[in-house]
Amino acid sequence: MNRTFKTVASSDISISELMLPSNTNFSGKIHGGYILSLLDQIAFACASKFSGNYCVTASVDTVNFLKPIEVGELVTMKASVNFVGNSSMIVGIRVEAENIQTGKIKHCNSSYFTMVAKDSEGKSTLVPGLILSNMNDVRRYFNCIKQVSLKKEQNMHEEVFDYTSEESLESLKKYNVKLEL
Ligand SMILES: CC(=O)SCCNC(=O)CCNC(=O)[C@H](O)C(C)(C)COP(=O)(O)OP(=O)(O)OC[C@H]1O[C@@H](n2cnc3c(N)ncnc32)[C@H](O)[C@@H]1OP(=O)(O)O
Repeated sequence: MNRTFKTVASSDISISELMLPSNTNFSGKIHGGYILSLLDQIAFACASKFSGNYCVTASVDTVNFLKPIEVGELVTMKASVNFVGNSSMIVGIRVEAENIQTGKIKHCNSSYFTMVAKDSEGKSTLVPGLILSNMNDVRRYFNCIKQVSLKKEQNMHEEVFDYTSEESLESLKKYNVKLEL
């Protein structure tokens, strides 16, 4: 079967939204949960655009809240597919907030979502291959390879790790916990 390939740039998508007082938390900053909901929407749009299929969120791999977002700031989210497997894609999203009076822009969030493409019967389906057109695309792809293998290692570790062993329990002494078993 001939596999199609598409550029990273063909997956590019961006959304901008003015932050309203209705989305604030108790301290008057924009609620993290609201940002997460926008991130999920743009990850969905980016993955669907690239794959040409309906997509679901398989995992939210990293969400780094770097700076708080204020009411009245214009938030822009830029997403692109950084990595493809067979049916999965890792979408990287950069979030910036602009003070529209001063034009000052701050980087507020970087996130990575794993999305899976589905066919009309709801089965995971093959996505196009990725054309890496510049060294930035290559860097991001390598970072994702590392991220995927670390996740696999972590899952394997969870499967084989004996948390009940004397050695494991002893090792907890160096943490800020007290065992009262
Ligand atoms: C847009 C939205 O918000 S959708 C709502 C929220 N999301 C959902 O409801 C999704 C619910 N979950 C599911 O439908 C399923 O568990 C799926 C699609 C995520 C995975 O289904 P599975 O039957 O396990 O599929 P399968 O084993 O074939 O894996 C499919 C791909 O997903 C990847 N995958 C599965 N689970 C994960 C995970 N937790 N993290 C990262 N990748 C994953 C697999 O590695 C595989 O990748 P590949 O095809 O590129 O090799």
